[in-house]
Amino acid sequence: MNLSIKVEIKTLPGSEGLELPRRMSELASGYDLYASVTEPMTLEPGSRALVPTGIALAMPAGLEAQIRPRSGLAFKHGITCLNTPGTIDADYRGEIKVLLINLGQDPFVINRGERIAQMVFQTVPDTDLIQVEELSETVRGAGGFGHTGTK
Ligand SMILES: O=c1ccn([C@H]2C[C@H](O)[C@@H](COP(=O)(O)OP(=O)(O)OP(=O)(O)O)O2)c(=O)[nH]1
Ligand SMILES: [Mg+2]
Repeated sequence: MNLSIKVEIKTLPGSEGLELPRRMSELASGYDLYASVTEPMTLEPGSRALVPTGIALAMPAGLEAQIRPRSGLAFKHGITCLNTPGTIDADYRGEIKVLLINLGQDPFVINRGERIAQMVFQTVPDTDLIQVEELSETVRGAGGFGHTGTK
């Protein structure tokens, strides 16, 4: 598969000297996002913060970007995205920000230029909600929430 979609990116004031988001290996799904903080930011255990990335995007209709945690930060420090996956709408032109939360036991310092999360592009189909009186039947029906058991 060789599908390439152009996404416009703009760097914002305050992001001088930071790298553009990039994929760290040839086939990586996510573009790592860099913290565009001016001063180191300390996240105390249990606290959350909106971290600027210094970038804004314009992607074509039918695309969204998801902001996802980095597993290394989650595993080593308990740092994750509170609203994971964060949704970046195709019509959003503001700065992309990352809502981090510290679920670890120690304060975590976010330094300028640190890779704090990753951004994955996804297609979003064009859909219409059609209101009906009855839904089509399925074997599952309304069963859910563990309905099929654990084994
Ligand atoms: O992790 C995130 C999530 C969202 N956004 C930006 C882009 C997105 O398009 C916009 C709105 O996000 P969302 O729809 O999740 O938030 P909301 O609470 O529904 O706000 P709104 O009423 O503005 O849609 O905020 C981010 O920068 N980072
Ligand atoms: Mg919304």
